[in-house]
Amino acid sequence: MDDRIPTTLPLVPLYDKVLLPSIVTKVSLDGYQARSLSRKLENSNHTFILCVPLINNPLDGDFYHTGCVANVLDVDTSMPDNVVFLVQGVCRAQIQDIHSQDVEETSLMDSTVELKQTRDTNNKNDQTVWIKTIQQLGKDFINKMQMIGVASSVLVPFKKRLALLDDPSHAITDSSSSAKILDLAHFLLCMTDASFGEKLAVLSLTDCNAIVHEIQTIVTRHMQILNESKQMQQSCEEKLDKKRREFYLRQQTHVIAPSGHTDTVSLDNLSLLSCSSSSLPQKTTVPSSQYKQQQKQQQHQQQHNDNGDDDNGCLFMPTQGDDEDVVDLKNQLNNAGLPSHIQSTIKRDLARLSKIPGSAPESVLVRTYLEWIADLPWRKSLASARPAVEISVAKQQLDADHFGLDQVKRRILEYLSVLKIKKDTSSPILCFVGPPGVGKTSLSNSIAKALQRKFHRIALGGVRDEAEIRGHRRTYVGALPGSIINGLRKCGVNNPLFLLDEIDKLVQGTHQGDPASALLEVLDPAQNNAFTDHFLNVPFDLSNVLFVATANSVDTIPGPLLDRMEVIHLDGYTLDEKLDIARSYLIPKQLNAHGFTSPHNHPVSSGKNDSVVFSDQVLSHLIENYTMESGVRSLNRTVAAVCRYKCREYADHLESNHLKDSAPYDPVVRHQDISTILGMAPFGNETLADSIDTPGIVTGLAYSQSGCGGILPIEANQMPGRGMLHLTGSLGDVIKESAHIAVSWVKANAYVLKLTESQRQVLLSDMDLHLHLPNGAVPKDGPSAGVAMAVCIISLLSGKAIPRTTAMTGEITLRGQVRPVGGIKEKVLAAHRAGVNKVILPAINERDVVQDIPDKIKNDLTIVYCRTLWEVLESLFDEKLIQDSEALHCQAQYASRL
Ligand SMILES: Nc1ncnc2c1ncn2[C@@H]1O[C@H](COP(=O)(O)OP(=O)(O)OP(=O)(O)O)[C@@H](O)[C@H]1O
Repeated sequence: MDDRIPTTLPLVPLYDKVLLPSIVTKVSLDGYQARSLSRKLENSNHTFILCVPLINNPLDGDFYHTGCVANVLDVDTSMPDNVVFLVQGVCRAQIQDIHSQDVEETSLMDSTVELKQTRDTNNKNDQTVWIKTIQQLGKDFINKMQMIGVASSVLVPFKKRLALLDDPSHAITDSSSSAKILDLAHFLLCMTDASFGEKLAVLSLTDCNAIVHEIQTIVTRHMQILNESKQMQQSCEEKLDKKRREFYLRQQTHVIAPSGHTDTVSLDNLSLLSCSSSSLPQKTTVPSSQYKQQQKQQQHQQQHNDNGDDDNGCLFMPTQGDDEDVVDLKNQLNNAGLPSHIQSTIKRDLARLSKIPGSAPESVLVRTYLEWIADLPWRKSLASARPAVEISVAKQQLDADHFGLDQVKRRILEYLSVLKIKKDTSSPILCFVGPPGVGKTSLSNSIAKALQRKFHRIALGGVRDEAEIRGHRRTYVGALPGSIINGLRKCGVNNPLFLLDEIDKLVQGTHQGDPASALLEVLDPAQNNAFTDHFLNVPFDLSNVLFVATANSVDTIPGPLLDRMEVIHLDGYTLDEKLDIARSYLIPKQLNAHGFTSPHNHPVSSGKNDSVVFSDQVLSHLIENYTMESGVRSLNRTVAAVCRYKCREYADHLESNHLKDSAPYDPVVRHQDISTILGMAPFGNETLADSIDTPGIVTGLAYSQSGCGGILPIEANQMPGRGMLHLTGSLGDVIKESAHIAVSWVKANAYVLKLTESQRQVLLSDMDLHLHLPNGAVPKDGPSAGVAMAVCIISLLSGKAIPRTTAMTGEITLRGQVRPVGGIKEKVLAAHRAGVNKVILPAINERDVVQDIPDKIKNDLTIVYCRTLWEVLESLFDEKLIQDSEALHCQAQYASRL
């Protein structure tokens, strides 16, 4: 017995465990108690305490009558709220009295103790029996452990201690021999899953013989349980494949030796193997020599936990009833890096899954849900994604992929600069607006490349159901997540670039919810860090995703969405721009795609002919006669068609190479061959210049919803009737209203326009008027045909033809004002393509022409800007229809009447 141990010791309650002599364990105390204990130890000249198990309500302080005197080996103050004392049991002690010297209620009590000597025997035979008993017990235990697959390295510390009993140099001969045998017996007891009560029973014994006998009984009983558990496990394992077993054992050994090192063994943890995986160890008892190392690992583990990681990296432990798929699923979920706030939801679903029979339909639903959760990149980012945008790299990428578009590129770089300075993606979303084929998608792709992010396109055209964006609730049959979560799963990282393509084509106002409102949450930086898909029903952080949208027109983009985006307009290309794009980008790409080399690499003169050569004349012919578009998509397809034809020619040439008289391959595409290659030109044969000018036919200008400009012929005719107006050509409400305004204005000014002989005469009183806009199958709407319709009616009624090469656009008011319209660049370019030589535009649109139309086009056209319909008519008719004074007089008259 250690005579340094005083009879009054600080009393430390053990809430859920029993300390036995020679065992090392950690005792965790809260701030007040820890301070109290430290004070007591500082004031005394020893490091002994009394560890007493609490047997009832801790608040009542109902202590067991026997405790274990322990020596404090180390103190860990690294955790803010708890201080951990590393203690080693020394001997049993009986509590005589409990008292407190401190006035503070929360401080630890003191206890007067009587140390209890274990009753030894000097009988060598008894000692030999104990040694044999413990040795046999220990060997059986080790065998069992190995049988259930515990790595033998884990058992090394115990084996070493056991071996000491055999070692003659350590032969147990002295008086402390019984104590040493007891130490080993205690150690063995702690390795099993002995219960609190069983350990308490051992603590209360003082007779060596009784202690060894009690421990033998407990350990034997536990090994029997282990045996039965093993048999059960074996029968289960027959159903499990190799992978499943490996995982199970791996997780077990993982819990036993978190570090994987053989020396650091968690003795209480070993008890997990006794069968019940649910009885997870709470506290750790270790041999003192390994304490420091384990402490470091625990700190490391603590850091992981603080970062949201789970205990031992394994949140979802497989259980014996789990089938192969569920084990795989749990494995995936463990590796998915789930944020802490959704772990409880997932645990609940896993628990549900374990209760539902595998054949039940609901089981499939829960599994599908958990598979989605496991597949999502909760924490995974593309490592190579640039943390800070490099503007120079982005510029190089944009220049390498696109010709021209200087304004657009400048605005993109400005946007990226904001990202760089702000260092987050919460700035407004970019939205590229322009006609088809002008490079909106490919610009977005270039941005993704420059930022080294994964690129994913979400097509929003025709999306009418909110669920397509936000998923269906799990209660629906066949429910799945929406396109945002789907895209993230496909990308596998949480920081891709999402292209929301054709955001203007969202269908609104259906009974299936509003997809635009679902997108609002996605695009709003203030909300999208907790985007909740209906299917997942747990928030997902989208704040790392960079969103870019595209649209053909801003008119149909819902207002609140438009508000959250920074719109960048891309206009249609001119002929020269198309030529440049074709030469520098489209042709090299198509040559490469068809296996040809670029003529620049092998000039024709070099004798290497495996290429295709397009002259500028041929390219212009292709652009003007085979494509009629604002962008270059059809041109790209046309170039591809020519390359295919040449490819066939080249292949034929290679096959017939051995024939002397075979014609050599000609890489040059000749103008006269184009019709053979592509067939007759669909456009360009009939230009407006060839059309016959007829009264009642006028050339208007249109801007389609897809962002394309075009020519819009307008025809008018009159027939006997009762002054009715007939409108045909798939016209929308707005364009119909424009027609009515045009008719009203003409009727109101019929006398001044010399269409009636007196002011009182009613125009068209016995005639019907019919306005038709050809291409009847194509829906048309908008106010911009107002000017053209008014002019068309005047042309019909006055019998004066307007040249077809004169095109016009503009909205009119009832009093003949000409209002500005959109899509001027596309309209003017389309007019130029169609052979128009004079364009009449609203005066306010002059700034669009100045800004957007290239000088070359402006020089080819006569552009007239008008404020009123009178100015339009003046610019159209050589002979003045009205006298200025007359018109003013007439207007004043009407004004006074009003
Ligand atoms: N300025 C340009 N320089 C080089 N290539 C271009 C340019 N503009 C367009 N292209 C090419 O034209 C093709 C069509 O472009 P893209 O698909 O990006 O058009 P878009 O504007 O997204 O059309 P849509 O509205 O129909 O989606 C692509 O191959 C693209 O590389």
